Amino acid sequence: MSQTDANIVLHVADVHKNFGGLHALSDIDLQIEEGKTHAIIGPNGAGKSTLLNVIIGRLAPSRGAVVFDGKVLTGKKPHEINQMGVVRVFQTPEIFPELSVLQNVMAPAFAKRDGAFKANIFMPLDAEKAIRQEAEDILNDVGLFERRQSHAGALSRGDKRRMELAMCLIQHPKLLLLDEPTAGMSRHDTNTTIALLQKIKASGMTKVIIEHDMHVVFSLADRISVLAGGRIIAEGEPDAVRGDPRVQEAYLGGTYEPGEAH
Ligand SMILES: Nc1ncnc2c1ncn2[C@@H]1O[C@H](COP(=O)(O)OP(=O)(O)OP(=O)(O)O)[C@@H](O)[C@H]1O
Repeated sequence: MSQTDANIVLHVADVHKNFGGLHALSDIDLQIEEGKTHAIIGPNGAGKSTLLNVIIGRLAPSRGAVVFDGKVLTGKKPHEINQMGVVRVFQTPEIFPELSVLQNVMAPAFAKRDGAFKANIFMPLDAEKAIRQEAEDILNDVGLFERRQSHAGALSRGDKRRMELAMCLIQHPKLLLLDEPTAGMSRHDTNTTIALLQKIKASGMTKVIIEHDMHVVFSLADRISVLAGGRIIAEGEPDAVRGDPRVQEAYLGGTYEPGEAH
């Protein structure tokens, strides 16, 4: 079947981003297909975070546009983009440390329902059986059900990241953006997270993942775009990208094998 506009969820169209004289992104054209996991890799300073920030509306592109689900995102505010179904898992978890794990996971569902966080949203939590049930189900999926009454601030780094993923999943994203979801994790926690993301992948959710760990990338990605110097230098299926000499060149002048974990 040929790829048509109908199954392109996100189109980053001719995007440029300059910081003063620095061209952080140039000529970026990226199409993300529905239901796929698309990885964006590249060496430090390649422009990966800048690209993610342009997609979620934290940065305005200097030129070009981002189109999601047929609608132009450029010019919209981050919370408007979030409400449209674009949900980002941050590199540093943004959580409420004093609240329980369960309350943290329920909070985004209230925010989505009510349009914004409210000062008193935690008062009627017990009454909100449906949201509570869903939060518990998701906590079960991410392996945190037993810790649901713990203070979020007391969780290990790996558990905080899992909780934050749960906070994203309860929003039913149409597009989930993951910024180094296994950064700082032990190999064991990394493998648990890979298994969890593979389970989400099986559900058909579209995902964009920025990741340095090639073990994670090659375990999850259907397609890979390689950024270097603010440009996409290669794009394709994992095996093709792995063997592309331009990609090997981009990583430390060819001495780094993109295919190894690091
Ligand atoms: N707000 C900013 N102001 C000025 N320059 C910036 C800003 N944000 C990023 N840059 C520069 O833009 C370039 C791309 O940075 P970016 O953080 O997007 O790269 P990255 O691929 O995410 O890197 P890393 O893997 O190290 O996180 C870098 O040269 C960086 O110094």
